[in-house]
Amino acid sequence: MIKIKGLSKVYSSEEGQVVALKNVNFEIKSGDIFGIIGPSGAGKSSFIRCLNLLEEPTEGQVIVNGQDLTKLNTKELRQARKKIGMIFQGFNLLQSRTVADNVAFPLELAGVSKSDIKNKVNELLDLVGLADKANNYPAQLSGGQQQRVGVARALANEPKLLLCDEATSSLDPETTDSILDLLKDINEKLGITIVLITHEMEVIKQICDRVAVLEKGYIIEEGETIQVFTDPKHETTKRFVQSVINADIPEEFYQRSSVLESKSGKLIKVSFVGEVVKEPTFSTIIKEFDIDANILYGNIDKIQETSFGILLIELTGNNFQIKQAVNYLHEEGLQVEVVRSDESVRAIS
Ligand SMILES: Nc1ncnc2c1ncn2[C@@H]1O[C@H](COP(=O)(O)OP(=O)(O)OP(=O)(O)O)[C@@H](O)[C@H]1O
Repeated sequence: MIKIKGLSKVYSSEEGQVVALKNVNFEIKSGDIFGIIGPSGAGKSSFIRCLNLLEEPTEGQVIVNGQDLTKLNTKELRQARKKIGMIFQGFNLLQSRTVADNVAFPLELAGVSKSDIKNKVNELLDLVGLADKANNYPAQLSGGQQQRVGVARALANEPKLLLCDEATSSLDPETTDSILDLLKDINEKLGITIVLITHEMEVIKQICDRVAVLEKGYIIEEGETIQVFTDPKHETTKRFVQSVINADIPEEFYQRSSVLESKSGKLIKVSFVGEVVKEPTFSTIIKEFDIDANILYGNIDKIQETSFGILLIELTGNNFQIKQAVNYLHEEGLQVEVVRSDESVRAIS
């Protein structure tokens, strides 16, 4: 649905040139919720504003539904933008207009008849749960309610794509959750593709199907959210992931193992994604291979519907049988790593 090809953005200011985006390339599939995360100054705002040409790319193409937006004239671009909604961190509502009139605004600009506007506004306010606030003014609403008005207004022209510019950054965690639920709902019910930028990994964790990590204008990592969370490659990505999940085993748990010193037995790190750990897995290896399994540490988390986790397990008994048990765990789809004593020393030191 969206193809970004060789996108660069360079700002010219009095102090010289600032390169905000450098040769960014990727695709966003129709119906996805796609998140772009990055530290401050990474180029996130520049990127999302280039997607609807609020900011003109210095180089490259932005192809939305087969149409290269950079090649359109003013009139064509205005038409194309109708199918791209946007919501903002500061909500950007018209303070002198009521909630209903804010939502009606893009429809008035599009020349829709008064009766059609009324019906559409009612339908949208219902969708965002604000039917009872139609005649209130933005200043009379909470931040979360104002963002709901922003969402309703963004959906007025029935866009295929919704851009979210740090849409939850000024909201408290509970309100953030409710706005994220609303976005997920809209994505599922209306099939709208959502592209969001954020500096909070929790937002990505809660609703994004895919994520791209932006740093200093470059995409340094991109993939399915579950894959990036469970196997982050880049240091910056690892830091973001660690801010919301405990992907590593705390050092003190290695110290609890007695097998590393005695060499009778093995210490294993088991990681998994999805429902591969069925309850009998570990009782099976104990029974089948006549060994003991002692769980020293376990952490299981969820990204949307997919669970993933990590366990530190001490296996004791006959060494040949332990090897067989490790093979069995591999065959069951678990990732098993045998911890060597020097690794554990490294982890501890
Ligand atoms: N209009 C502008 N003129 C000059 N430089 C700009 C302009 N807009 C952004 N920049 C610069 O471009 C770089 C990327 O900025 P951008 O706002 O896109 O990053 P960001 O990831 O959204 O940051 P933040 O999370 O702090 O909003 C920064 O170095 C910024 O100072």
